[in-house]
Amino acid sequence: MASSTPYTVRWGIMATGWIAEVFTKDLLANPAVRDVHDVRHEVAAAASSSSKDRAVEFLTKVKAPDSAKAYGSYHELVADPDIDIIYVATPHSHHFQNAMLALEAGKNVLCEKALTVNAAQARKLVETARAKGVFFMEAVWTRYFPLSIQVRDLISSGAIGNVYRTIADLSVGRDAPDGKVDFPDSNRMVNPDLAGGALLDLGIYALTWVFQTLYHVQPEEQKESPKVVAAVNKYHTGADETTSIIVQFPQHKSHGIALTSLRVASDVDGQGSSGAAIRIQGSEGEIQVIGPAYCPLQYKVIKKDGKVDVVDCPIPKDAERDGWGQGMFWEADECARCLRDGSKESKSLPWSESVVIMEVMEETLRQGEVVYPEVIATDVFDAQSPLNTGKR
Ligand SMILES: NC(=O)C1=CN([C@@H]2O[C@H](COP(=O)(O)OP(=O)(O)OC[C@H]3O[C@@H](n4cnc5c(N)ncnc54)[C@H](OP(=O)(O)O)[C@@H]3O)[C@@H](O)[C@H]2O)C=CC1
Ligand SMILES: O=C1OC[C@@H](O)[C@H](O)[C@H]1O
Repeated sequence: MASSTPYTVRWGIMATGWIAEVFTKDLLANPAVRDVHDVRHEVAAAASSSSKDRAVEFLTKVKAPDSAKAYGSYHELVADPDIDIIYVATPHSHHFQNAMLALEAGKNVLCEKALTVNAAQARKLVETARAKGVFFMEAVWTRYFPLSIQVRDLISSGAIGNVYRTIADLSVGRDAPDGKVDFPDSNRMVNPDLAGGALLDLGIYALTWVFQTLYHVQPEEQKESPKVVAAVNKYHTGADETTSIIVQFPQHKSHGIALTSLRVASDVDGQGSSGAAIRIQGSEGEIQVIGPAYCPLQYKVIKKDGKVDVVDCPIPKDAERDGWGQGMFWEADECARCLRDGSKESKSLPWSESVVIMEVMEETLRQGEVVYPEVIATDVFDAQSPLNTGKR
């Protein structure tokens, strides 16, 4: 008989930036508001590589319980025995070293996207998680949206026939009059030292739609590694600013077109006038996904005979906690259920799929001649790397 006591997960938050704050607030939102009753989350600690004070400030800002501990280093966080899982919320440049630090300490890990800077690093993380017998997952939050699950189920049930093509775009129009883009060169969006560029930050979502509609739904024995053709425009910093990828699955006769840019926008006026940025095209119809690729709120199923079903999937907000709730809680719930059930990886985004996606991104960057510095591209773990100690 199922227990009525929700399974509780104690989280340790690594880093105190923008997404760490959003995610932690989602952890603290009441699960009942999203009709979740089997799992719940506690914020046990947060760590800042800058200072303990910053971690204290962070915990205050997110209204964490008084019991939550503040650490001035990532090393202290991963050594805390009262933490079940570490959420890595540093820039992508740091993910490999930071996630390894936690895995090596025997911790379960949820690591922000893009998982790593290259495929070798992703494979090393997976090998380490396997060897340590811990849970590990890439935090592509969109995968765990009820909307994504419904779309995958529709495809698997044949609702639009054979899916032959998916076109997915996530671009932000930050073109500036001086010929640059509207991010300082030091910003993680364009700074190669922080693995900047459109692809690893935004293109990963376009690829997520390509993969969850063309690859994830393939039966296991038919999983096919894709061919990749890419066009990349480089920014003056060396990071990619506009990247277009054709991902081909020859045996399945399907193509994925993944687009990303810092120059033009998927949604030109921010009002949805540009139409669906994601189109999943099958022999019997198509599914259009509306809203930014990372946070879609509606989809349409359009059949060949003209019948259209529109499905809204709003994100529940916790009115008692300042209206918090961005949709990141669903990935946290997935982690909790995996930990409860003893699963080391999520079925929604298995290790092997994260690795194949990293292989596609690595190949794209290779074709575009984008090269990141060795300190962030190495697949050799170093607990004392500046990426782990915060010595910048
Ligand atoms: N899922 C989603 O929707 C989103 C995901 N992301 C992902 O989250 C990650 C972090 O992005 P975001 O929160 O926007 O980034 P921020 O710059 O806002 O925060 C990053 C944090 O990482 C820590 N850090 C450690 N070393 C450095 C360094 N050398 N430079 C800068 N920060 C450092 C800092 O925390 P401290 O000093 O406390 O250690 C910093 O606050 C990225 O990988 C990004 O792709 C980002 C936005 C949305
Ligand atoms: O993951 C993300 O989603 C939202 C974007 O604005 C952000 O740049 C990116 O990191």
